[in-house]
Amino acid sequence: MRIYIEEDYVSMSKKAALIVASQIILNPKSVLGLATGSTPTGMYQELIEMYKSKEVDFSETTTFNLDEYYGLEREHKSSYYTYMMDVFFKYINVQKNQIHILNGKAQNVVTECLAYEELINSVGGIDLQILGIGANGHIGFNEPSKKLNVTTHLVQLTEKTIQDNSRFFDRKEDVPREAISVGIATIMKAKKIVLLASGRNKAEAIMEMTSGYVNTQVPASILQTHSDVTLIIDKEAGVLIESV
Ligand SMILES: O=P(O)(O)OC[C@H]1O[C@](O)(CO)[C@@H](O)[C@@H]1O
Repeated sequence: MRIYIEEDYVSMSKKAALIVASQIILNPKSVLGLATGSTPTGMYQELIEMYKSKEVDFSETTTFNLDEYYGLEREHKSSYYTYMMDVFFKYINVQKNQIHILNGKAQNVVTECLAYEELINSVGGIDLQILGIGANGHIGFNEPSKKLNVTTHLVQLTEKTIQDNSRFFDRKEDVPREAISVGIATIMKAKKIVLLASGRNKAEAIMEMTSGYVNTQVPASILQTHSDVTLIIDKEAGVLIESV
């Protein structure tokens, strides 16, 4: 695992954007796995600037988002569909039919999950997976659990995640209790993984996921067994680990 500890959120975002842009420049048909949440927003802004200055072209790129709240329609202001459109997709030239986001209103969740897995496989899997991390060590919406070796599935959100994500909703009661998430097994099949973390509230999770031990109670710790993972974190998120 490569670990970059950056001065601040801005330099973390710039470094991540450079990695994504390089991936697309080297292979314009790349398949990206994308994350939501507050952490990758700066990276998306950097990529938008690179697109505007014609440094990168997304016209042949395919994207798969990690997760979506279960029960939220796409148009809901706090859905991850809305986030991706508002924060990134509406500013770049990715083709609409190349964007894939799980449907939080799917009638049959099992069918939705299987179809998503099949779609990912049909394009040859994820070339570059971007991840954030929850304060409890979750990746995507894969919460601490006894069993992590799962593909795309329905997740019961923990109280901690509901509390943390309530800042994106008018009231805590409005946060869905379930989500659909690409599973850890699917994430682990990505050829490259870049995980971003910013802020002191992620420091414990970062320390535990780099401890040398895999612990299903810290889902991100399994990334230590992947052959191509890059961690880009700011100083506050890295405060509990040695710089490498
Ligand atoms: O970047 P944030 O907002 O701290 O969120 C961290 C993580 O939480 C999620 O948004 C899900 O709760 C993940 O997709 C993300 O990686």
